[in-house]
Amino acid sequence: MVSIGTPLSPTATRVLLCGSGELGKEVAIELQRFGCEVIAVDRYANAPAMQVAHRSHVISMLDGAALRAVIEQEKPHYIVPEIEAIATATLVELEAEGYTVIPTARAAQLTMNREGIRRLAAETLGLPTSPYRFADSFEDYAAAVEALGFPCVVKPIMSSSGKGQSLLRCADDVQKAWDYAQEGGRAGKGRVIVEGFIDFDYEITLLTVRHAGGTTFCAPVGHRQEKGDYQESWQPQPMTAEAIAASERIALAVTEALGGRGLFGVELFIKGNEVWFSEVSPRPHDTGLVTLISQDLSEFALHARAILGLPIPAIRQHGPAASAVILVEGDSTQPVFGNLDAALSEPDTALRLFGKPEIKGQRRMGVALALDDSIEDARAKALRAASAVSTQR
Ligand SMILES: Nc1ncnc2c1ncn2[C@@H]1O[C@H](COP(=O)(O)OP(=O)(O)OP(=O)(O)O)[C@@H](O)[C@H]1O
Ligand SMILES: NCC(=O)N[C@@H]1O[C@H](COP(=O)([O-])[O-])[C@@H](O)[C@H]1O
Ligand SMILES: [Mg+2]
Repeated sequence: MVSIGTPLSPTATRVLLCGSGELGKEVAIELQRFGCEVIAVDRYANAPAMQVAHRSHVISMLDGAALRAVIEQEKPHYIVPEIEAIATATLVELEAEGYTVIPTARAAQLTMNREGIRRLAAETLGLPTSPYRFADSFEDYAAAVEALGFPCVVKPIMSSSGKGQSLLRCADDVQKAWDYAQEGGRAGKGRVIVEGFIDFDYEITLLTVRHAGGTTFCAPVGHRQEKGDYQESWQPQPMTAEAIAASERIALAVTEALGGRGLFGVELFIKGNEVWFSEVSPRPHDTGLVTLISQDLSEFALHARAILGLPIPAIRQHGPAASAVILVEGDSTQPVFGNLDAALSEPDTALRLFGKPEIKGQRRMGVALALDDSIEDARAKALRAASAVSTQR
């Protein structure tokens, strides 16, 4: 029997988000709708989820002592990682002391480091992945590139949204890809993964939710990435019955191995009926923002239900849907988004502006969403809405 108390009272169900970006903001809203007490944590003030939480803390989440201090002060019933830059060893300790980490502290730890999840998937579970090697020095890296051949992809073992990632096409790319990987890693210089390039037909995120009643898959989300960062996503991605069955088998194996309750974004590459595992987020996925318009229960609502132990008897998909990101380039602490009336002038469109307090360089500041009669039309409509938004920096 699941029960939820009164926020800001001794009976409150307290949920602490480690990371407060756009994905956490939607999770916070879903938890608020159930009357949970939401505490948002991130490395900077006024992060998106902080703006819709009961209270917030600004700390370096990579600092284990600082993270422990906040958690011991707040005593959350659920600790919900939202980003990959967290002192996950501290989460493992806190879990052993009786705290609940979503989905599990081990899942957060294994997926924070590309080596952990890649070795689990390829070596322990025997799932198909790109060929790969790890390297700590330029010499080992150059040898890895030599062994895997061109084209190949290099990534810092700790990074996300394509930061520090390069596609190497020829020997001329080797040095600059190394230099970029050394700059782009979240926890500074160090180890990289070199992956053989998979020449896929398309890639998907299979949103998979482990909840009190079992495991449920959403319709596959197709997406387009540029330099490792998502630009557009759509649902449902058309797939053969064989490819969808293979995708669900892989997603089931990975999410069972990680355990716990929550929503996972399983990233897969597909060519014909062949499927490769790429990586997995043990939390809502950026490409899954499309579910804000494409499903009755978005990936964020599903995460909230799974966390709280509530049932998910069905997920209703509303037909062809798409999302397109609003990326802004510049330097500002007070950007203004204009032309919004035009952006929302077509039927079956929606917009999220994340409210991020600063732009330095390029940053994802919002997303446009659309429904239409076909994937092509939905994508075109979402792109029209996103590009209609003007920004004054
Ligand atoms: N081995 C590969 N072969 C072909 N394409 C790849 C390979 N690795 C990565 N990519 C491309 O780069 C994209 C980003 O890679 P990946 O998901 O590993 O990066 P990331 O930094 O973890 O991104 P995010 O945090 O947004 O998931 C993939 O979605 C895919 O389009
Ligand atoms: N691919 C991972 C991803 O999309 N993560 C999302 O982006 C935020 C960081 O944004 P920022 O870099 O603009 O602060 C994270 O907090 C999370 O919501
Ligand atoms: Mg990815």
